[in-house]
Amino acid sequence: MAAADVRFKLNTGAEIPALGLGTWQSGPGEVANAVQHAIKAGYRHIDTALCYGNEHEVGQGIKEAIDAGIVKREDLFVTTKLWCSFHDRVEEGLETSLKNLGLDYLDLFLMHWPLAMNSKGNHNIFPKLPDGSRDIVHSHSHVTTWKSLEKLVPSGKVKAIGVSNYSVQYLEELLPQATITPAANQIENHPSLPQQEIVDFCNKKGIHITAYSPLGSTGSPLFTAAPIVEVAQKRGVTPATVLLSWHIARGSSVLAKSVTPARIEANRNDLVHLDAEDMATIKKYSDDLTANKKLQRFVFPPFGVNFGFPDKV
Ligand SMILES: NC(=O)C1=CN([C@@H]2O[C@H](COP(=O)(O)OP(=O)(O)OC[C@H]3O[C@@H](n4cnc5c(N)ncnc54)[C@H](OP(=O)(O)O)[C@@H]3O)[C@@H](O)[C@H]2O)C=CC1
Ligand SMILES: O=C[C@H](O)[C@@H](O)[C@@H](O)[C@H](O)C(=O)O
Repeated sequence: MAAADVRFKLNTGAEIPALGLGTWQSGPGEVANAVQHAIKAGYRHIDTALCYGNEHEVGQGIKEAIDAGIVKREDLFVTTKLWCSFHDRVEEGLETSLKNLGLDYLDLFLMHWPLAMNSKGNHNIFPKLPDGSRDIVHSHSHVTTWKSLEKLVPSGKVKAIGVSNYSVQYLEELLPQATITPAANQIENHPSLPQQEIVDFCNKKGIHITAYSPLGSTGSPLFTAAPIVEVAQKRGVTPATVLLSWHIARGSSVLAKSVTPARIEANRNDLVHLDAEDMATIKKYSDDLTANKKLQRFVFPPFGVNFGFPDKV
């Protein structure tokens, strides 16, 4: 099977395609085309979020692909995320996303970050306090939000629920109180931030890992990391191929964002199976960064909250 066609099983029994199209910072006027192009190129997994402000256009891209007869809705795996200012109105968050996307169900609905922002604050998405800091409701527990997410499942409007940006510490708080084990934990993950402890913990608990920012996010800074270049040269592939394929070898799905048609195609078509020697080269790079405290986390919004990430404490 081609690496691009690999699927992983979730704890619900459903399958998640190994490669998904990311859409964070995919702007208006470009993301519908990106989504449609990706589906035409064989992608079956699309990732978005309410706070990206582009669900409407993502939905348009999906609709165009379905109307053109390229896929049926049931062939696609669509993920979106509950934003922080919706933790005390979870059903409204879901209904808003479904309406934006023009869909009647999601394959996966994630809690975007395990903290609540003020739903009655001075902005619907990014409420702030007078001092400019984020308006966070520290008294609201992420476990309460999870309980509300669990209540959505019987409606059939969410085929699976999961979390994002969860550390081991947060999962240890959540799991004893959860009736439904999260199907997935979407985390920043790449050789410069391997997060082995959370990957191992989730594997043990049957929680699938989806990796975000696999290229190092905006501008793909990880393309120049020496061991990645070394493996790419040895294999005669691009650094993007190495960075994306690494996750599939680890049993994770991976999200690559692009609005550039040639890159969208390349990211899917060039995926390869990395062998043990390639994985060992990359592991040594990750281990050295860990030992020297040089791990790189590219996505760390100014919430001012301790998420229990070992590289941030
Ligand atoms: N749950 C969460 O909190 C988060 C989730 N995510 C999800 O993960 C997705 C991926 O992460 P993201 O942070 O966007 O970053 P990525 O690591 O996917 O990198 C995206 C950048 O790489 C460029 N790029 C993509 N493919 C290639 C290529 N083949 N050659 C050269 N450049 C390339 C893109 O440019 P261009 O588009 O111009 O082609 C863009 O600048 C997000 O879009 C989002 O869906 C991301 C962050 C946080
Ligand atoms: O999914 C991507 C990221 O988590 C993104 O949603 C956040 O970084 C957000 O822009 C924020 O500023 O809090």
